[in-house]
Amino acid sequence: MSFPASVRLVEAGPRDGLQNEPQPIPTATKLELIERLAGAGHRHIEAASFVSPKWVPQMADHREVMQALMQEGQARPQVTYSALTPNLKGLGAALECGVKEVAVFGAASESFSQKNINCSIAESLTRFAPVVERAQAAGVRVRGYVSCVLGCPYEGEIDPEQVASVSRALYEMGCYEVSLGDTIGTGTPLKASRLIEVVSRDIPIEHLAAHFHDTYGQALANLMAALDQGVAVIDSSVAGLGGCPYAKGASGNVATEDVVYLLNGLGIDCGVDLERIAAVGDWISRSISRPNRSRTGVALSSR
Ligand SMILES: CC(C)(COP(=O)([O-])OP(=O)([O-])OC[C@H]1O[C@@H](n2cnc3c(N)ncnc32)[C@H](O)[C@@H]1OP(=O)([O-])[O-])[C@@H](O)C(=O)NCCC(=O)NCCSC(=O)C[C@@](C)(O)CC(=O)[O-]
Repeated sequence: MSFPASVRLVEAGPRDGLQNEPQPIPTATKLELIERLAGAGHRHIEAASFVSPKWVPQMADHREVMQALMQEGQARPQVTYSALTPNLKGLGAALECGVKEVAVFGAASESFSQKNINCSIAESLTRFAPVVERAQAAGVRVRGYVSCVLGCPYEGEIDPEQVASVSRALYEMGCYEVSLGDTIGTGTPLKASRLIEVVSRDIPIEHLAAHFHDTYGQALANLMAALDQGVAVIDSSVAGLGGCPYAKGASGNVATEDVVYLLNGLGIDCGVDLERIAAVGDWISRSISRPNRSRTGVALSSR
């Protein structure tokens, strides 16, 4: 196997991780989490989501979070704080807060697209185009997500060619990076490897990211396959926080602590300190009274 020399981690805990938590989490707790993540070495933190509060109530304080960070951002200029923006309304609000990076999110499954953003795949791409255009005109970078790349909660198997087609559309639209989401964590390494092989025919590998949920305990194995294909950007959530509101039973992203432990073992630099990120995972799990789903985090904090 061959691996990249370094990996960029995108910490999705404050957004993907918290969006599905049933009890309201105070804005101050979210901000403290983000600050601690930056303190552990993260340089890219997905901090909020400018979606409808009726659809995802936990992200309703997106303005407060981003406004506070943009002030704070002056103190941490090296950190990118990004936010999801599904449409022009979301982008407008994000721009008012001074956000420097946003993300649009589509799916490789028609059913998931309908459940998640209330439109077809084709409609979503039509909706994203002016979002990307307006963001770029404002000097804001846009990331693209594709959900259900290794399986859909409503349709089951998804053809890699379909993932490639949506990914290509986002990339050609102007997304600087396309993050491949195994939303329900059903992928296995050979499938992950094949998927990346197909998608990277159209998109240079350095513009692809792996966003794997750990529902079936396969995320680290799938990441090994992705690393071996040359993927050098990994999305993860501290303490394995998360789950998708529109994918019942799906657990969180692969835990950041577990990824950092893996990368350290492979001699791959990622800039995040293992002991510090484990402490953040322990702290947020206690703060929101939920089990820590990082095996590495639990092992380190119980020593
Ligand atoms: C996309 C919409 C907004 C369409 O929702 P819609 O109902 O079709 O939109 P609409 O344009 O008809 O508007 C309906 C209402 O929503 C409001 N609205 C409309 N847009 C916004 C906005 N941006 N911010 C705030 N409010 C908004 C709008 O103002 C209106 O309010 P009303 O007049 O009824 O009071 C909706 O479906 C939505 O918010 N969905 C959220 C889905 C979501 O956040 N899912 C989780 C994130 S994706 C994910 O987790 C997967 C990922 C990325 O991690 C990768 C992976 O793991 O697979």
